[in-house]
Amino acid sequence: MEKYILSIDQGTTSSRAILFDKNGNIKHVSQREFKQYFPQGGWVEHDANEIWTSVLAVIASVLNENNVSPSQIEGIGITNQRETAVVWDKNTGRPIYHAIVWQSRQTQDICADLKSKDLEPIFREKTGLLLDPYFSGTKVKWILDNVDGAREKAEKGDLLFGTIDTWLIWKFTGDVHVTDYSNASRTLMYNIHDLKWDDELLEYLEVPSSMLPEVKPSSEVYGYTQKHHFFGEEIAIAGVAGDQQAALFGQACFEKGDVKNTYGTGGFMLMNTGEKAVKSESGLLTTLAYGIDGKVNYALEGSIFVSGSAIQWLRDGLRMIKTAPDSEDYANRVKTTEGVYVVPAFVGLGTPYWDSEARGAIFGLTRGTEKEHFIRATLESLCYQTRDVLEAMEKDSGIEVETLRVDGGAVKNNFLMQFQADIVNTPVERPEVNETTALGAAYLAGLAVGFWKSKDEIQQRWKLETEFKPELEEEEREKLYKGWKTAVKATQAFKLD
Ligand SMILES: Nc1ncnc2c1ncn2[C@@H]1O[C@H](COP(=O)(O)OP(=O)(O)O)[C@@H](O)[C@H]1O
Ligand SMILES: O=P(O)(O)OC[C@H](O)CO
Repeated sequence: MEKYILSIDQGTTSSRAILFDKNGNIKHVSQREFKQYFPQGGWVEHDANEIWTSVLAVIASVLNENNVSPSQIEGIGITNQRETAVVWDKNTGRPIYHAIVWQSRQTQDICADLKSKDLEPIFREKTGLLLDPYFSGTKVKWILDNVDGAREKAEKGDLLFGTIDTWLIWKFTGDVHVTDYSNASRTLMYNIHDLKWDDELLEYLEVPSSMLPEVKPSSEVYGYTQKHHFFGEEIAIAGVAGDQQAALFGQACFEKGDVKNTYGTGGFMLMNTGEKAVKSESGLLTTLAYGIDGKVNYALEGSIFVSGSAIQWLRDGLRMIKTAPDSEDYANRVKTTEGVYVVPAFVGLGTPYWDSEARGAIFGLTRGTEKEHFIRATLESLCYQTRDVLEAMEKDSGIEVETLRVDGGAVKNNFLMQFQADIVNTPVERPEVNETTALGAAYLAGLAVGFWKSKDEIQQRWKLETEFKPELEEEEREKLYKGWKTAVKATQAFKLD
């Protein structure tokens, strides 16, 4: 019977279960969307129990619909939306509040307070991150400050914190409370140089250390699924990485200077910087890429909060398109946006602006503006944001990016990929396996259980599907980009009290 690695990709809008065979090919996929909660402007929350049941449901359907028996699974890899914080009672197993999602802005005041005490440089130095609501630490503090009795319980040692990987492992195993380096490095509480939870930062955030999971390498056996959750089988959970780091691994970006760019709900560019943590002067994050074979690799990261979700907004919010892929056809119906720019700063701006108060804006409308221009401008905004990040990346690393390996849901859009190549003047490479996030987690798990032998073997499997070559003249490219910069500046200038 054929053997597989099961990869669980728990993303911001959906959970996926994917079975990979020995050749690293996708054999079967099951996906389920779950509810997004927006309790107030700029807040985004999930129900952690619904996330858990969505994961169980996709596993059940990927096995049942394809007649795969659990005994054919050699190991499980988990990759997850990062930073999203869950706090649960370890005695009842119940979350005490919704999971606060990475995009959520509800800890803006906590960040402002910490900044006013001049603490940002210490957080930046130790964690490689910034004092932005994006990261988990202030979300945990918010839950402890705002849920009745939570702080008392936390101090008694009754509450546990986890990012989604930790929550899922705890649910699968019943008692294992762990995370991996890549996820820990997104919490604002983990010292990425000492590889330890940092007591000083925990004090500033008022988070008891008893809540924190044990931090482990990204590729090893963390525990086994309880039989009743897994159709009678105890299966090794053997690989964990935050989704962006998993995509870096799945794209076989193992060498210093290798870069990948993902277009999912958000957009994330990561450059592997090897065993060295590189500091950024341009608003990039320094983060842990993965830990394997007794070593850790670091990465520089540019984070864009709204990427593919801008297309979801066209679909669900504005009802301009029926499906996300329809956006390509509309964009191709016009030659340019005729000066229209959409800045999708719905939850503020990440790299390189880090402006948590900015909100979305549209510029350049005329009586002649049509839906097609609007849709095209929204797609183009994903590419302009990527150029902002790429410029910062090249500056801080001192490395010129020669090709951009891409992945994520939106890369199927050929218009988007061609415009991306044009606006960054760099070839864009789309691989055969687009599910590189899930593939990365599968590789990490497969290496731990001997399903695959080495990173070299993985490197050889990476295959190009399409290369998009830059075609735009320099003058036109720079004119378009200049318009974008002007639009961002105007967006940042607009702030309501
Ligand atoms: N053909 C397309 N063109 C543009 N955007 C797309 C297309 N297909 C999917 N998307 C966008 O990609 C995102 C889904 O990507 P995915 O990698 O599955 O996200 P996540 O892992 O964050 O849930 C959605 O926001 C969707 O709007
Ligand atoms: O759900 P995605 O794929 O957009 O990823 C979310 C990121 O991990 C947030 O940092």
